[in-house]
Amino acid sequence: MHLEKLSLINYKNILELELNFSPKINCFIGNNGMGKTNLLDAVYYLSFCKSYFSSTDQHNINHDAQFMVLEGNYQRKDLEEVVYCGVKRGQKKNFKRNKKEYKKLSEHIGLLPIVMVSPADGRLITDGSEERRKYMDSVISQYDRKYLDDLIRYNRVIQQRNKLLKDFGSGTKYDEDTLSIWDEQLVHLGAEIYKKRKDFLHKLMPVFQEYYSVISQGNEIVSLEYKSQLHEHGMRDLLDNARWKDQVMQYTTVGIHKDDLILNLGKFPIKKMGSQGQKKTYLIALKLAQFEFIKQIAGFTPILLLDDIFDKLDSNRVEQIVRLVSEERFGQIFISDTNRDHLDEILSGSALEYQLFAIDNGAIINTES
Ligand SMILES: Nc1ncnc2c1ncn2[C@@H]1O[C@H](COP(=O)(O)OP(=O)(O)OP(=O)(O)O)[C@@H](O)[C@H]1O
Repeated sequence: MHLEKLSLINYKNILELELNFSPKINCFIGNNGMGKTNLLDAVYYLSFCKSYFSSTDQHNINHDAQFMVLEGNYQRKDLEEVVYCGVKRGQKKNFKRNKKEYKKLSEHIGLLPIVMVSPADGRLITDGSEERRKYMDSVISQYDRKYLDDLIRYNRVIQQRNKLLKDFGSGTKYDEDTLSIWDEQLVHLGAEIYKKRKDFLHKLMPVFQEYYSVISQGNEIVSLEYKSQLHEHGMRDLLDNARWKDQVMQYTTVGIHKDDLILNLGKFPIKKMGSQGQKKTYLIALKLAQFEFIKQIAGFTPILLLDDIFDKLDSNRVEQIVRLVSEERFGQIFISDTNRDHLDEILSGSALEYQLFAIDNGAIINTES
């Protein structure tokens, strides 16, 4: 699968732009703040119906404009797909596939699989467990539509159950029957989500370790462990045992919304023990493993977005990554860097077709192929 053409109007600092891409390597080069990441983000947007960085469209529309438009022409399984998104300030987005508007945006997720590697991924290591749950959810949702539907329903039930618990706390009569109705749904949805997260991580782990070992040249051992209350007890037991606690706390204290991932370097959390380069390597290996995983399930290659990935890495690691991404197994790649040398290394290391775009203040000032 690849993106042939991208048209943007008023997307962040990009006022108007139409670009034709190589099915292989596309490089964006330019100084800081010129719009390289915004371009990659626009490509991400067309796959996920939202920016990688901000889910509030008001932040994505150019500050001086009243609307934005993104359109992508793709080749997917030998068919052309045209994906369009238009957003007016203060209004709901209009998202279409081949001129037909989606009823639910979740129907689009997974059509155009994509993997983004960005400096912002650091929050997976530094931030709270919600980031890591979002990570699992966004990957699994790309290949399992039912997972996303179940997750949306689960979160809705949790909200309703929490409201009920809050109402009990503020004097509403305790109502066992309504609580049991919500619990019944959580038992079913929670078990489904747990099973799929567990399966995903089980399969991802060896590929991730292999990538880390290739990039670091076998010097360090990393692991990725799924942490869930459901390892020990089923969802029903968890809810039954926590009934009293939930009433006191006035929210649901157990379930898959408490899951986490333990990210280790050797025996210790990478958050505490990893250097900046090791953390970066960890995240790149994780994303490349995710790429392999989605590719296998989809049966075709996702798009790979590499935003400024070489910063903080030593030359050996850069060399390994350059070698990896130059291999045929990766399909269409979009890569951004301020440093032309990195891109030249990638381009000279492979015979793959490429397009290079020099970007300045949201506009393309030069192209090369
Ligand atoms: N809604 C918006 N309207 C106008 N400009 C915006 C908007 N959102 C972000 N920008 C601008 O986009 C620019 C950032 O672009 P981007 O992050 O793509 O830069 P970059 O080329 O990747 O830089 P770096 O090399 O530093 O990562 C900033 O100047 C920011 O002010």
